[in-house]
Amino acid sequence: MTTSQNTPQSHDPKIIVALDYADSASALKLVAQLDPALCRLKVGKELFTSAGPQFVESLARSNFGVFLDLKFHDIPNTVAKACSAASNLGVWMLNVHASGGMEMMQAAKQAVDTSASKPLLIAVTVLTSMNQQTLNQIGIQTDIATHVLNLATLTQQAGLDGVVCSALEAEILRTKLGNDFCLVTPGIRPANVNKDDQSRVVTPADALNMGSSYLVIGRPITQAANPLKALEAIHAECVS
Ligand SMILES: O=C(O)c1cc(=O)[nH]c(=O)n1[C@@H]1O[C@H](COP(=O)(O)O)[C@@H](O)[C@H]1O
Repeated sequence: MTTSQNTPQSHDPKIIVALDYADSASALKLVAQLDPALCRLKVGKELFTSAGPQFVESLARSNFGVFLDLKFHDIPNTVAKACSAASNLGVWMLNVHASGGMEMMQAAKQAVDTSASKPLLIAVTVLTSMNQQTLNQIGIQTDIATHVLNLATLTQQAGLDGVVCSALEAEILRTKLGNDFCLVTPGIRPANVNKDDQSRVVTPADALNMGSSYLVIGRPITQAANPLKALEAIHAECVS
């Protein structure tokens, strides 16, 4: 096993498998079935809260790059400190909420850039579980695509590496924000697979064609009868 995941793996797999599990044992059982040549791993709020930072650190020392998805959103000083602590775990990528604003994102970026490992820092725009109605309910009347573009533009101006968005917005963001801006897209569903609680879904191949840099995929792989086969099938769809 290699020891550092602070820079992207040289082969740069596009699939990030969401380890949405209640404990480390369940997560590791899945990880043992996956191929690091085909994917990275994402640790989110559930697994981080139950398994803790030591688990993330050990995962980050394996052959898989780790995206620590804690979506920080707080006052700038608090987010900056959280980002420093997360960077020190040796993860490949971490995230904040773009709606925390310019000052918060700049503070986060400075914290990450002054860490030893300098992971990629991205910001969540509008969650893929949300639609126009859920946006309206929280007082935002702007149409979803415009709101995503506004938040992504702010994120780029703050100096971050990219955003989390739906692949449905990837095309416009790629056009407006250029090829170097990282677009990480959850809400990915192969054709004929259950949408679960996702609203804005796109197939893996379409997402890449629309400009996604990385695809976050959970249940279509983790709940499959054979997770490795599901991963290999999605990977094959992506490279064909
Ligand atoms: O930041 C994320 O990763 C994220 C942002 C978003 O807008 N939507 C979204 O689904 N996610 C995460 O992506 C994963 C999607 O999992 P599945 O719906 O099972 O594929 C989950 O871990 C979510 O927390």
